[in-house]
Amino acid sequence: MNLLLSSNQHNIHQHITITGSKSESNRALLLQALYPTISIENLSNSDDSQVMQKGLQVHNGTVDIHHAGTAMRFLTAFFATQEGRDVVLTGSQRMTERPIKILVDALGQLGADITYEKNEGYPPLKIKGKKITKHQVSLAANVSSQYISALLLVAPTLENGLELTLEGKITSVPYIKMTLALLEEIGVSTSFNGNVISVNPLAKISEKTLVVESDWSSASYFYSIASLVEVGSEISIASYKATSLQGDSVLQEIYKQFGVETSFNKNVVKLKKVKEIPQETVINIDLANAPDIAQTIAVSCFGLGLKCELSGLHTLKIKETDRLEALKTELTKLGANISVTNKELFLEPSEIIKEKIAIDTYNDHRMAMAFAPLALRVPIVINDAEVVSKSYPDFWKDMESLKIKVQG
Ligand SMILES: O=C(O)C1=C[C@@H](OP(=O)(O)O)[C@@H](O)[C@H](O)C1
Ligand SMILES: C=C(OP(=O)(O)O)C(=O)O
Repeated sequence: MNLLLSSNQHNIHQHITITGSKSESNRALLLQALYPTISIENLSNSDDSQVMQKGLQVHNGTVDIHHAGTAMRFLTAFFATQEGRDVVLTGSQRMTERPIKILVDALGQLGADITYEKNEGYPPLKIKGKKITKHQVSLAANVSSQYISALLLVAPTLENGLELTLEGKITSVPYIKMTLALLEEIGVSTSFNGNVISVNPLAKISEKTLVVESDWSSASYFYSIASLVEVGSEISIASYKATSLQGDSVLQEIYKQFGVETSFNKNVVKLKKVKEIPQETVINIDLANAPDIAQTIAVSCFGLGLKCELSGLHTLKIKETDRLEALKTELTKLGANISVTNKELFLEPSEIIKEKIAIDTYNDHRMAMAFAPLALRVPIVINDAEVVSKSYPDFWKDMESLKIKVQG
């Protein structure tokens, strides 16, 4: 499905309710499988949470998690520590190219039985669940925090808990803290000092409701829209918490540089465009702690004609697609002067945006959603627009409610 987006709106006043965070949801689902007295509210309706839910129910056979990185990594640790279960865990073609050796080796150090079905270091994995009694493990922390979160989530069910020693510069740190915060919320005792994380065992918990906050990464597209419309425009989004577990809530700070101010009224966040940004503004941000909003920010800068220097992007090459190359290719099609390294992106200020360019999305929901706000500047085509369902199935419906014309 290719969509043509266009808009003659410059002043927007609209309210949107965004689905639950897929990161929080997939952690909550795994914890619920381990501690069935947990109930979950505001669960994400994303594909990634659906495949997680289905996967957790399998005892023997093949589990296909499609494009869901968190499901792949979290379920690897889950099945490896579930005695009696025997599964092959696989995913989309892209998932078989996303590395998992660091996690498999760490679980191997603990005594798990995991083998590679095809290429060493990559899914699919054959996993025979075992009782794990060892409790100390070291692993590299500079490639993906999901390996660490995966181990932490199963840690309280291990007889002796877990002590993780993290090697190298820790990346995507807020996601590790989110995992620890959710463990604490259900009563697990944890500590994170320097490069060592400890989790104590916990046999069972009493009834507990986990209320998932709506997704801040999804909110980024509305920040981008708010930055591109007239001063005075307002978009309100629900349902958020003033103290978020999600690192992408840093959007509140970041978008001040784009003239967008954030305020809270209970669980509703109001994004208001309060001022125009001078053309000489340079946006310079290290996104090592918030990699999922890199595409949004790069496109906002392009739409506003601002110079942009983004760093800390070393994880982008192993996500749904090589996001650095994808951004370079697609922004260049629109007329941008952009260069990338393995961990940085540099965009020169540009005065024009080419019209009716068809943006390829590379099976990456964030490519589709990050480019959509440009419809406020020029008509734009988003190819394979259904990809958004990985995290935000209602995205196009919500774009229409902002009076952006969406034509199939
Ligand atoms: O733990 C999580 O829920 C996530 C961690 C991040 O991945 P990396 O740690 O691989 O950067 C992020 O990009 C992903 O969308 C979700
Ligand atoms: C990187 C992402 O997801 P995952 O790694 O869980 O596939 C994402 O949603 O941007």
